Amino acid sequence: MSEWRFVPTATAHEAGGRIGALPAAIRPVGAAGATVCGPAYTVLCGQRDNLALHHALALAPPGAVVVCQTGGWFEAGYVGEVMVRAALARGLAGLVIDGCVRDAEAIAASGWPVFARGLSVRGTTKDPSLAQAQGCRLRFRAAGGSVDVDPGDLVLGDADGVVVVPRPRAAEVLAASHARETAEREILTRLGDGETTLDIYGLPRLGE
Ligand SMILES: O=C([O-])CC(=O)C(=O)O
Ligand SMILES: [Mg+2]
Repeated sequence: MSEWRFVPTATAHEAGGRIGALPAAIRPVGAAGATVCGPAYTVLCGQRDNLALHHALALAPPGAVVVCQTGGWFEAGYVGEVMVRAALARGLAGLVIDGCVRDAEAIAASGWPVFARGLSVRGTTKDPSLAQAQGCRLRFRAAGGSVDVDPGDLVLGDADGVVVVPRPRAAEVLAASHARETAEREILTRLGDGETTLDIYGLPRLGE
């Protein structure tokens, strides 16, 4: 997994053929500059209910990124200081949630990477009768289509957002990401030498 650590989300997204971008509303909410990288552990919560997340924090293997959907009910504080402390104690790599979290200052101070739609003070229930699941496929509705997340898929998060790379494509996308990073460094050098992006990309000129 360490070979992915310095691959930006945008690079992996492009290198894979514009894949895996989760909704742009899911952004880092903790410490500035937080990144996450690891295999997905997926969980589906009931609406306004975080019982399944409590189970996930106990069940996910160390190093996993917990990826959570909330039945489409975004505005509740599904995770906060207590649960972040629990996740840290278990060695989990981070959280990506299609909903909100709370205890923002404590999350930032913890340094644990949390990617969420935002913040909400609203409390959650812990109701075992609600529909919920561990280790299931999650489908995120994103601009231009949907993104499926299966357990074990590679999750990358940084200041730009979150990208998920299907596990069967991980080696290929990693190689393409490294090639793209090398190419972009060359482009930056050429810009420093006075070329324009029109020159470098061979873009059509005005009037052409
Ligand atoms: O307890 C909860 O439901 C969420 C929370 O605020 C915490 O984890 O601290
Ligand atoms: Mg709390």
